[in-house]
Amino acid sequence: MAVQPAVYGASERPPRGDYTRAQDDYTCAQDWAGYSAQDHDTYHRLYLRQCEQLPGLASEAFIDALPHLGAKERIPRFDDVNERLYRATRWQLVAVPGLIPEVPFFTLLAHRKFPVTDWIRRPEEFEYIVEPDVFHDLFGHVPLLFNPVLADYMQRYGEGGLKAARLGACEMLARLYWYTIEFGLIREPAGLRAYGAGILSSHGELPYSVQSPVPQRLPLQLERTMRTRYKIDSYQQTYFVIDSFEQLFQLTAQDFEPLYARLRGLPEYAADERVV
Ligand SMILES: C[C@H](O)[C@H](O)[C@H]1CNc2nc(N)[nH]c(=O)c2N1
Ligand SMILES: N[C@@H](Cc1ccccc1)C(=O)O
Ligand SMILES: [Fe+2]
Repeated sequence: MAVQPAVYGASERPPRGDYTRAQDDYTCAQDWAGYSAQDHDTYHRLYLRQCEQLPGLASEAFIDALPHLGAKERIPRFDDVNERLYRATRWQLVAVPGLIPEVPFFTLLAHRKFPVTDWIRRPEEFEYIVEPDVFHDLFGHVPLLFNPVLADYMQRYGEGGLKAARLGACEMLARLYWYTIEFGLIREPAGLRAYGAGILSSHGELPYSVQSPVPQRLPLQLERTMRTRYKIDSYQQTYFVIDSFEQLFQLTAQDFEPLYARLRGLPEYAADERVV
């Protein structure tokens, strides 16, 4: 198969990972001693390869915060990252065995706890992994948790998720997450850049999302985003662009309940449907 982006999402397969290790809130201890030399080497090689292509493609806030992850030669201890992260934005990383159900996921975010999958892909999955692993979760998501505005947005998203779960609107809200936190682009003074974790942890999708003439890039618009389906197993055909993290925060501050009610009656857009 061709090089694929780091992807995650609902899948028919049972998630990988040992869920017997998890507590009721789905968190577990990071099994740091359980990583092999090969696991650390996989992380190191992914990290170096991705670092090389960040200038000109990754958002400034991401590049600035990346060193906070610590050593690149090995998978960091989450507690070590937490010393810096908690001081910066009062967020904490917690280990999870893999994808977790929506309500526990939202609950952790609402408490400023970010679930990080603790296992790493096998060497033969270097290019392609169908669910989040520790490289995607740490490298892709954690640097921007050091940004105060994005950090607050993530907590609001968690709270909004719990509300969406009560209203049966998780699918609409999950699309917002997908097209911002996972696959978002930002217009910076120097040009278009990526801030979405699924892009930033993907060797192929990072240059594709920013530079390829193929996908369409639309200004972020809540209704359009929530009505647009997404594909988890190919590069995106539609990206949504923000002007700043403040804009994203303000745009999503409104009560979504009336929005969900209105959108329920409207048709969806296919992932590759073009605006004409
Ligand atoms: C709700 C959200 O959009 C998505 O479906 C959730 C579900 N569970 C998850 N669980 C983990 N560990 N990581 C994730 O990113 C998600 N995403
Ligand atoms: N404003 C949203 C909550 C939310 C905030 C930020 C991001 C996503 C969702 C609501 O009322 O449901
Ligand atoms: Fe992710």
